[in-house]
Amino acid sequence: MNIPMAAKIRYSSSPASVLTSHDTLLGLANANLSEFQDVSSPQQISIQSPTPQPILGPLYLARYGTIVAVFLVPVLIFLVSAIATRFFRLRSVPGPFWAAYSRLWLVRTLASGESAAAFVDVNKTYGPLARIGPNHLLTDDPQFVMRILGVRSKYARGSWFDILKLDPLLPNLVSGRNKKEHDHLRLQMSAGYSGKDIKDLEKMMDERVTDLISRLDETWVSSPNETRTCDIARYIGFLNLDVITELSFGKPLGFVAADEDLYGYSAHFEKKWAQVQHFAVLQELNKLMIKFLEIPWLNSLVTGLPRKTDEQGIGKILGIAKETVDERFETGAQKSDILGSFLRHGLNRSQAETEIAVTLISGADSTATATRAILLAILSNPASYAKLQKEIDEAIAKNAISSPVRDSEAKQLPYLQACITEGLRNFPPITLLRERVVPLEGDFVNGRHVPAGTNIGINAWGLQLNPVFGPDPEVFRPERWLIDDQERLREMRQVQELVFGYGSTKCLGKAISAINMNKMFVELFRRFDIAVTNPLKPWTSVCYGIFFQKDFNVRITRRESPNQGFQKTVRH
Ligand code: HEM
Repeated sequence: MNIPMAAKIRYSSSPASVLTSHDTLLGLANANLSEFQDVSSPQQISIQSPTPQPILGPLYLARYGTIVAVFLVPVLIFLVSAIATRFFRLRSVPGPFWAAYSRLWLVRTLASGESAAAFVDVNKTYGPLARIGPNHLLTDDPQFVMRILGVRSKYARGSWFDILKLDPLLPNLVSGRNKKEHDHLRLQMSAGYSGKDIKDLEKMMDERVTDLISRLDETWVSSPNETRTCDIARYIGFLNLDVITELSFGKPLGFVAADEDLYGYSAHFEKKWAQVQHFAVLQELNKLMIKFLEIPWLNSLVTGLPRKTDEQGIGKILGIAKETVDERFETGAQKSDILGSFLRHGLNRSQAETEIAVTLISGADSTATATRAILLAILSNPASYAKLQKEIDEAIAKNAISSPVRDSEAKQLPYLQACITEGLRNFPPITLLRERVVPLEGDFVNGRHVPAGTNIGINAWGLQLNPVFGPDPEVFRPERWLIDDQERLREMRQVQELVFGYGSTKCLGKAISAINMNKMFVELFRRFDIAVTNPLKPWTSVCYGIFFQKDFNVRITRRESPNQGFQKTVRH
């Protein structure tokens, strides 16, 4: 029978009654279609009910009862007990109200793009140990963080780290949760990262920094009568991508030379990471995805993962990593770069492919963010800017630095070192929670019992606002590092170093990032004057645990003094 879409449905046994949706659905489900009949108006259909049976009401009720009993009651019991267990589990730890009941607070905070600042507020409001989820705590207590991350700690990386897998089925150094396997891998990779195994590390960095300075000099220098607005965030990003790809793949991918976000890599990374960060909280989704990937006939259901065959984005980089490793295996070429070191220390083919791609992800953005944040802090503090430029000029006048500057020479510039140390403290570039899990026996933190299995997140920004830094930790003030009190300096350094982690998972790329920043700042300030074009909004900086920064628009002019004249000579 053809039923017009706009037909009104009436229940004939009670023509006047208006049906609830439940009644309608159950009525339709139980009605015999032959009992439908056309009524006088074609727009109206009357549903002839079976002869009313008094028994039907109780039967329907019984059905409702069954549905409620079978489905809803267990679901309700599960929800109430899950919420109650979760709430009571960590009830002694204060935190935002809704965070005690659901992870949505955490998801919303991560999605805000301002999670680092939000976490600072949480520990400021609720104390050094605060609750940010039913089973998630957050700490900004340096002593506790060192205890968690210490070499002999029984705390382990939590399932938070699964989001750092590039290949969901293969753990890598930054994601690995098996301590023994991680320590072994770390041992195999340390020499490559430390730079010991890379013969021409500094020469390579000099070439990359010189490329960038040339690009700025040729394209972005303003004259007294005009302004060429340069988004320096973009170039700092390109420089770091070139440095890390040259270190890992043996040659730079050429972001600076192309003056373009090659393969849409950075844009793709930002878009993907904004989504992926949520899997660190909604871990069930991550586990489900991994299960799907493990079952061959289900893995095509998982879409959107980067693939080595992609022509764009992270997938393209994975493809280049694979080609690079294939070439080394096929030609037997022994190169003095990070990949060469990894292979000499026993990494197999698939490990090598993953790890060199991981180097790019862990090394490029972190150093780029640090460089941008330090640069902005210097540009915003005229007194610091003047002191730094004077220190560099005097070193040039004394012939104490080469062109480009050597790392060892830059380390002799105390104000530069103070600016870098203070800038990293003032704006730690990695604010991912990096949750560790409380061991089986549980723990006592500041007199509170914390049960086994609790996730403890690290508040990277909060740590660097510790009173050890004095009464003005929010302020960029390099002078705080230029004091004579050695004991105080030691205490401050210990906390500042947490920017790079601690213990058995401490950053392996710290030395590489230091060389890079030392060269970049000296080479920039010796030859250019730089000013932000919009002091009211100097940049856009979005935080998803790592930072995505752009529109750091500056006006660059050449300095007049002959000391700073641009030279391409590399003197070693
Ligand atoms: C200013 C720049 C950098 C900062 C602030 C930084 C920060 C960090 C932090 C906080 C961790 C600890 C992660 C954890 O808790 O498990 C880490 C680990 C790591 N970083 Fe960095 N990083 C920087 C630059 C680099 C560079 C340039 C590279 C590579 C060339 C690199 C490679 C690594 C690796 C491989 C690990 C893992 C170590 C392990 O799990 O044993 N980082 N980094």
